[in-house]
Amino acid sequence: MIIEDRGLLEDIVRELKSQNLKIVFTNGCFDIIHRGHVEYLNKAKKLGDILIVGINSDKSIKKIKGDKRPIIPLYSRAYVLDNLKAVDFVVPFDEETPIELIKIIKPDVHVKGGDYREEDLPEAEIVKSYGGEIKIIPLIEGFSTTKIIEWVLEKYK
Ligand SMILES: Nc1ncnc2c1ncn2[C@@H]1O[C@H](COP(=O)(O)OP(=O)(O)OP(=O)(O)O)[C@@H](O)[C@H]1O
Ligand SMILES: O=P(O)(O)O[C@@H]1O[C@H]([C@H](O)CO)[C@@H](O)[C@H](O)[C@@H]1O
Repeated sequence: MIIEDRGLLEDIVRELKSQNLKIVFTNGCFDIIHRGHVEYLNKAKKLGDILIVGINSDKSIKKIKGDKRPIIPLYSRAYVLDNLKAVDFVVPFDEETPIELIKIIKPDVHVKGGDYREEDLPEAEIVKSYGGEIKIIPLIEGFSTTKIIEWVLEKYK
């Protein structure tokens, strides 16, 4: 399910917590979704009962990855994520970081891939402030959206 309304997100999170379900949260741009993303999300889901994925809006990606990105518009990126077996909820966000989403969700576990260290995460402080856990999942080497773009440019130049 793609949740665009923050009030609905609050209601769903309240219901999930009332059922004592362990919530795992991650976030990303997920532009040109690849095997590394899918393996990463499968591993993230195994850390709890529910996996909520924050996905950067097109506006947000332009702020953090530059004007040429994303390649794939938000709704298509969110649709693919939402149809992965590991993913329960997808939440678009316009901000530059997932901090505001984490304030609402207060996930039991916040997950990022091995291209980050905990100390790199501006959201680490808010996660730890309520006793949440941060997990870094090792990268599946060789897969990134940037690499895919480079492969295509090389083949079609
Ligand atoms: N190969 C991979 N293995 C495991 N996790 C990954 C991999 N690639 C990305 N991730 C994780 O997936 C999430 C989304 O990352 P993102 O969309 O930036 O992927 P990316 O392929 O690194 O993109 P880009 O090349 O544009 O940086 C992040 O938490 C990131 O750590
Ligand atoms: O797909 P990316 O580039 O891994 O996703 C970014 O992750 C950032 C990370 O959580 C450190 O804060 C986040 O701030 C940014 O908004 C993207 O989601």
